[in-house]
Amino acid sequence: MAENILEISGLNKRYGNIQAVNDLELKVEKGTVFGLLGPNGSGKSTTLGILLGVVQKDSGMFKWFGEEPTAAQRRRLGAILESPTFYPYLSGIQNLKIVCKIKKVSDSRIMEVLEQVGLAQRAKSPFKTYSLGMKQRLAIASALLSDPEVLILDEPTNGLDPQGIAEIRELIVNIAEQGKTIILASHLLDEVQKVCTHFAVLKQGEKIFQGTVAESLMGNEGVELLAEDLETLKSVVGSFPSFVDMKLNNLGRLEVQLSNESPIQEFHRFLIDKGVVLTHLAYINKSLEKQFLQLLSAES
Ligand SMILES: Nc1ncnc2c1ncn2[C@@H]1O[C@H](COP(=O)(O)OP(=O)(O)OP(=O)(O)O)[C@@H](O)[C@H]1O
Repeated sequence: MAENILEISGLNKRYGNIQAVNDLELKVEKGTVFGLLGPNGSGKSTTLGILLGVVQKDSGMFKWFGEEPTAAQRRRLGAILESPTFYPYLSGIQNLKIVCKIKKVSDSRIMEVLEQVGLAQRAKSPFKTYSLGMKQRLAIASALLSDPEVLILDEPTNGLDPQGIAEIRELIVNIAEQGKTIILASHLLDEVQKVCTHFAVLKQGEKIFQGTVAESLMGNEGVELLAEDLETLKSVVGSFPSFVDMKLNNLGRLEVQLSNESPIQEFHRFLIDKGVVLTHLAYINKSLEKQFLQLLSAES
């Protein structure tokens, strides 16, 4: 059975009349990229703060590596909760040397972590010459200095341009492939879908879903079709026994929902038998977004 690196049970935190974390139960397996997904104010940062010992919990418990939290265990965790401040005129190496002094960790891994985040070539350039993505990569490098087993990131792509976002997502996947467990908070479904293996959805401090990304994306949500004669296509599609619904999308293609019992080949054969020649046929992939919105609205 997979080893749990983190177990949270009955965790609570209240700020005045706001229940920021509400009876939270969560397990994170070793080697996963775990996404804590939820809208703004759903308690993600508070939860990470408690797990890192910077926010006091009201009640409940959590275990890192199967044990009650201790200072020694915390050294096995690397985290970026807020963007660290780096000196603009100092290089990547010089900035990391300062981080090592503050964190009281050896500076022997500086080049290794710069290599790991793809900054080795720019190690000697001043921080102020870095792109947004490079600045965030340096932040991640600083969290990796102590060679932690778990890397914890709060909204790692916040404020980045598309290029920076792509760089950071790729880096997170690379770090995970090197065997580290990653826990990241994000309000971006797309991010969780692209980067995480497992995720939990929080709403007003409560966990309303936990599962794997792969299972959540399994299957499809119908097919997208186009034929030269759209009106004939619509009428033939509507007469297929497992037809459920259809609508024209913004690309002028027909999105068709079928009930699960018919394989797509059967549907295709039916169209051919009825003399419909398709110019386009594609699956509509499931997205987490739709499910996330359904989850949030179902719970309210
Ligand atoms: N120090 C604090 N004092 C008072 N209320 C707080 C404090 N920190 C968080 N909260 C409140 O607790 C709730 C959860 O906030 P939290 O920052 O944990 O959510 P989040 O999911 O991380 O949201 P965001 O993505 O906006 O950071 C919010 O309603 C927030 O306003």
